[in-house]
Amino acid sequence: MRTPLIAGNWKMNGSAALVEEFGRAFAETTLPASLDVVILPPFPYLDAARRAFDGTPLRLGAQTLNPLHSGARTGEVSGRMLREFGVEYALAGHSERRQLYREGDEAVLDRLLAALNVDITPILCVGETLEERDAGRTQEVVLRQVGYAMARLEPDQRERVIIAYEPVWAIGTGRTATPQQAQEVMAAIREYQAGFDRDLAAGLRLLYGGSMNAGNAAELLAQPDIDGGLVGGASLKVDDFLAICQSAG
Ligand SMILES: O=C(CO)COP(=O)(O)O
Repeated sequence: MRTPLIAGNWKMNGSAALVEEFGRAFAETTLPASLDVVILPPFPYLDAARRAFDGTPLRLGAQTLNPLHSGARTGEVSGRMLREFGVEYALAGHSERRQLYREGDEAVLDRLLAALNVDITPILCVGETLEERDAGRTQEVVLRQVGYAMARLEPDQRERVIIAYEPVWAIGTGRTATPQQAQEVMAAIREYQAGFDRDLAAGLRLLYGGSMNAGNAAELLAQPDIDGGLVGGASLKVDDFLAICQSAG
């Protein structure tokens, strides 16, 4: 009932050549019939990616966006601009933005709303640090991040949000959460949402992120509450990313 989604977050990596390589590879591959695949390249590659991915199953996503439509915000990019380049998904609250750019829950909510306002599907990223996990605070932290945003959206907006659980200690470390650890948190997120709206919770798409790769994807994606992946490092290698997509079928 929930369509699986694999999203490749290139972060500040990739090149024009990699965009072309992905376009060629996905034009020639048959993916599982019911699967959404999204690439989130750095902004300068969006236009080339739109052209290279035309006719392939690849959809476009943005790694962040500014809450405003336009204005004096040097260095920033708005949702309206992203929409013009065919962007259909955008991350909000990635832990690198929360930590390095000090985006707190309120800033994350602003970005969720900005995406929704221009018909971009937001992917709300949540996750605990190692310190928080060791202190037994994983669910408290994750559910606070989820709840802060979801509680402030209208019901029809909530239905359009995708949530990615990315334990901070698993990002770029090669240390993946075990399928059981990931499943436990995903189930808690779904149960929390079910406390407000059972139908919404049943349809809510939950992605796992954190050192997902071609070797561990199948087992993670087999968990009942994991509907897809938000892939960093392994989304920069076309063969690995294709293998992850194949295991989501
Ligand atoms: O942060 C991530 C995706 O948004 C995960 O990154 P890695 O897959 O490199 O751990």
